[in-house]
Amino acid sequence: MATNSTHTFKAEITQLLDIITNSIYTNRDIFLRELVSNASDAMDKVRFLSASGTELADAEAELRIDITCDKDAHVITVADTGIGMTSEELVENIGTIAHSGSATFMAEAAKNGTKADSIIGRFGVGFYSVFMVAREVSITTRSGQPGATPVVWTSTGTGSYTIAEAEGDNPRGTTIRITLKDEATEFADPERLRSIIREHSNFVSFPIFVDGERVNTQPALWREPKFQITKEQYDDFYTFLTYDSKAPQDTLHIAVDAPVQFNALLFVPDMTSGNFFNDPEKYGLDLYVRRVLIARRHKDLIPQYLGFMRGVVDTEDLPLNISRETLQENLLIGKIRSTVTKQVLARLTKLAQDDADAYANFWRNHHKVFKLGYGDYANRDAFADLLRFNSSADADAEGLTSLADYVSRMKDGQKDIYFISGTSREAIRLNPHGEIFRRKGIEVLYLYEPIDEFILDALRQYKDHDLVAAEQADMAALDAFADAEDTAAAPEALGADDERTFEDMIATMKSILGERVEDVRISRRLKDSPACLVSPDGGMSSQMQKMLQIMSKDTTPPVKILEINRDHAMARNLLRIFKKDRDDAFFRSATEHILESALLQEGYLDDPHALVARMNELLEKSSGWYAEIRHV
Ligand SMILES: Nc1ncnc2c1ncn2[C@@H]1O[C@H](COP(=O)(O)OP(=O)(O)OP(=O)(O)O)[C@@H](O)[C@H]1O
Repeated sequence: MATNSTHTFKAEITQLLDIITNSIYTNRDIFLRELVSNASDAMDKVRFLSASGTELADAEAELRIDITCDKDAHVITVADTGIGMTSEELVENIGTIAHSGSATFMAEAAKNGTKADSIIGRFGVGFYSVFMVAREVSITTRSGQPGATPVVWTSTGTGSYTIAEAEGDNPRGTTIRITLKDEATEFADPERLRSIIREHSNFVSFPIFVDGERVNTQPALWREPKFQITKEQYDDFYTFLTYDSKAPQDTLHIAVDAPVQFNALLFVPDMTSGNFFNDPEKYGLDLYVRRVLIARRHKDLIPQYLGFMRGVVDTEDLPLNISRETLQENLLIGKIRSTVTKQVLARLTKLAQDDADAYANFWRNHHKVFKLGYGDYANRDAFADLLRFNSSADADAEGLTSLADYVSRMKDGQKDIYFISGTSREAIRLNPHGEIFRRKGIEVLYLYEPIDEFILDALRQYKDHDLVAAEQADMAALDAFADAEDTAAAPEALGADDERTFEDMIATMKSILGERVEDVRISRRLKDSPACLVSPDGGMSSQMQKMLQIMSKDTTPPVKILEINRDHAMARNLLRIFKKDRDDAFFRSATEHILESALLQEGYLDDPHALVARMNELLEKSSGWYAEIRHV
């Protein structure tokens, strides 16, 4: 690459710089955290490459960060002995915006407009955050590749930057020289810089010096004996790791010797602060081998459903020179992952037993991710015990019930655990399939999220109890329970003749509806509703069927069994009409209407025109009858 060249920033960087330079900040300190973390990453790369035998320039150089400040000139420098950059890498790394934080940051900033300054602290926008305080920045850097030419990058953060060959014999590494803006000269103060480092960068694993004085003192906390560590140290380390200003909800520090040796320090973030940013796709734990960072957010160390956990794993059992690509196939990683999984589940189980409120808080924070665990067959029992649902036994939609709670409240002789899906508690209460359970006083779990049915379908059983959709419950088994509700209002039973005619009426309804129904039959489950649809025996629940239909983009209504409530006033009136004239037009029209209403209720009615036309016609007639009765 030609030296002494001027380049313009890519459009998205100009946009990012605009946001950074034009916001008013409450927390400019974090620019130093970003520079120190880049320096530390650059030295991690050196440690990693030299461990794997790569030849590097200045192989003997001590890995350290040196910060100096010149109070009078308003200049700060941050120097590291890391991997450095070639001029191509400078353009590539500092000129483009490939890294994680900034893209998300910009999306959030665009959403939140002027509140950019409050999210800047949460994300960190890498190197560019230096322009919160800098009037001008120069990066003098020499790559670790033997024989690389040292280069200088300079910019005022407005539109362009220049790259030139550096003068003098620069050692490997990078020095960033910041000329402070007038309103940021307060940072040219060694005490201020020390206190920022203690707050944000105390756990960096390389020594940091400010004007020659060592500042960070924390060891690799996860390697220390538990009893020596205070809660404050744990919380500080968590903040260092996540940038979350709120303490974690739980901390798990483990030391394992078999089947694989590792230490892990793991945290459950408390997301209620709103400060915690979690990208569900970017989960994982940081992997160290003998205190050397091998990979950040390594996904193979933890299953996705525990992906809300943050933390580090450090093992002695892997070779330091393991390549990042072959990590995936490594058996030891698999063993660490299964041990970590078991330990986290055991910890959550203990939390649920010891402190229901704290567990409820965990559940509200992380249930969306946690529910993905239904495919973890090896830990199915622990997973099932940690699930929570809302239930008919809860006072409101906020209540949480475990499967064990449900079982403890089962009626004598009740074998199955029942559930109903719906978008809300109100919607579920209007579902006709719930009526018999209310009447019998049998508890039903309320499933509000589509994934819930997949979970229960995958589990099939809890202890010895089948998990059964309410609509597929065995009616004979339910009938065996006495009614809990007052049934005094039940209408008179039909006489033998009427019973027979009712059977005929049902058969006629079946012939009117033809192939749109599998069958029409008298319901044993309904009390308040006139009719409902039921899946034929062995079929899947209607919610599951609907989800599969959505996935396959199929909109044909399913062919189901239509159940009629023989005790409902509407059925009794239809019987009167049917007795008088089996071909009555109103009866035929009502039959159509009953099916369409039931389909509508289940969310299957694609074309409501016929239903609306029929309703209008009926209203026209009934308003006439009503007016006559009222003598108006
Ligand atoms: N001191 C340094 N030594 C060597 N390379 C550096 C240094 N500082 C920055 N870089 C390079 O520039 C890239 C961009 O840095 P920047 O801080 O903008 O983002 P990042 O560190 O990759 O991402 P994030 O801030 O999300 O961790 C780094 O990935 C690294 O390759």
